Amino acid sequence: MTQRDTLYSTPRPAIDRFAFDEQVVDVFPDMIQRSVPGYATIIAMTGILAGRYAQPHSRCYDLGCSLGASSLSMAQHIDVEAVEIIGVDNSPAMIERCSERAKQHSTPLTLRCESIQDTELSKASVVVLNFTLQFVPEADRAALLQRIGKAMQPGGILVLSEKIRFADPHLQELNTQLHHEFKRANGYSDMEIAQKRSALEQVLIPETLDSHRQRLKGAGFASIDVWFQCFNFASLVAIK
Ligand SMILES: Nc1ncnc2c1ncn2[C@@H]1O[C@H](C[S@+](CC[C@H]([NH3+])C(=O)[O-])CC(=O)[O-])[C@@H](O)[C@H]1O
Ligand SMILES: O=C(O)C(=O)Cc1ccccc1
Repeated sequence: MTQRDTLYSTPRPAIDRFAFDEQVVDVFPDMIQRSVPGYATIIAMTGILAGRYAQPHSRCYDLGCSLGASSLSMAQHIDVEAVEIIGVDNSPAMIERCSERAKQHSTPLTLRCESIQDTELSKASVVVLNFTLQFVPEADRAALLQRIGKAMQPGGILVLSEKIRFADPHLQELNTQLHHEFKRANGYSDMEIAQKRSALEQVLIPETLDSHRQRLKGAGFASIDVWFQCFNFASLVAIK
């Protein structure tokens, strides 16, 4: 059963840094659906892309898998032989709940409770980073992307979905406001939006689409496209 997200609905004297703990796990599907424009589309299309690009006898990685939404979507669409789907997350609460969900769906997933910065990567035909790179320290992002690029087989793809920022201050302000209006339309109050925003301030660090493109090029990806964008949320595909 998924519960409604009311975590930030009452005033708090002080706002702790946002963490993926037990409390968040209980409301996560509702929270992400009501907070990220296009989330359901991105998850569904991740499955479709994986179905097209997964190679026989290869691995598909879901880095920062949370409750396994992208892994389950990939599993639904992949029909080549001997593909291992590997979900990685460093939140024990997320991995535990993800494992229960995989069992409910009778979907074989390999789950690892560890940092995506250390996890072993090899023989990859599909790598998914859906709203996870934004939580990795900025200084460590290039090294992770390099490792992903090296682990990827020719013709493999990376799906990278992120909250983004805009170099143009006017567009930054406009898209931030539009995102807040999206959250209001989904039932969050101004106080909930403000308290969550301050919890995320030092934790979720968005970058511009140009920074993402440059880093992907540097990591050896030949073709790069923004296939989805709504306000300050975007998803890219990068093909090796
Ligand atoms: N260094 C790290 N190593 C491993 N996991 C990490 C790390 N940093 C953060 N995480 C994990 O990355 C996930 C990010 S949520 C992904 C949603 C999912 N992809 C979805 O499409 O449903 C996105 C969001 O909440 O905005 C959390 O589960 C963290 O524990
Ligand atoms: O809620 C927000 O404002 C976001 O930027 C997205 C989000 C969704 C779920 C957990 C953390 C951040």
